[in-house]
Amino acid sequence: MQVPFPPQSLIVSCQAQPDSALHGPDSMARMAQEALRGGAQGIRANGVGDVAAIRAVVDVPIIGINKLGDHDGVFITPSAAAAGAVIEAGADLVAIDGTRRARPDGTSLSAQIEAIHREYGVPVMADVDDYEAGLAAADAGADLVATTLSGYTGGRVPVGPDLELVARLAAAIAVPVVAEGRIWTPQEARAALDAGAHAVVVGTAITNPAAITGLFRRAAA
Ligand SMILES: CC(=O)N[C@H](C=O)[C@@H](O)[C@H](O)[C@H](O)COP(=O)(O)O
Repeated sequence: MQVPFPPQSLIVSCQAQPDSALHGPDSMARMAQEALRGGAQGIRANGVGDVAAIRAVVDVPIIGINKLGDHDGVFITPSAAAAGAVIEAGADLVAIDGTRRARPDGTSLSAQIEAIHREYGVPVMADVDDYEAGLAAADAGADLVATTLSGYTGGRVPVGPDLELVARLAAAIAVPVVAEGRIWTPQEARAALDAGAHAVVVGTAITNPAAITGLFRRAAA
């Protein structure tokens, strides 16, 4: 299925947790507009409310996710129905959990991808945690494979973005690889593209002022 991002794209993840003063569709729509002013070529956003509000003000592709449940198991768009909700809100493609963990409704990754393709006709990005999951996700029909969950499923936590995973997957699979997770600097984004990423997704370092402030505060302390 056609991937709506040209090579070397910068996608900005606009998400704010409930404890943030920026939580909510209005703030995230403004954040997305500012990311576009800076040159973002795509937006990643969570939930029906945020996706709909962002869709109303931007015309670049939106990667929708629908985080459900707690963060212990599969929580990023865990079902085809969860994907459908954000697609109907305006997402152009969806990202889903692409790890090899059991999904809450017992379906396989390939069945979820197949259902999204059949019912909604949009590309699917698989958020994976390791190399084997990336290979399996490509085999299962994912249109893009992203390194989003590397370091978040109990294994080794890389320092910075998982460039090794980006490079290994880019050399092994035919679909575009997206570098996502812990990209904090333009140099790291560049390194991810040089490692073979088709696109990079940057979240916290652009859209989370409290986390950015904390970095400066710790440096100053
Ligand atoms: C593990 C997980 O839940 N990742 C989430 C996925 O949507 C977001 O919380 C991240 O902010 C996003 O992946 C971008 O990464 P970073 O914020 O590190 O640039």
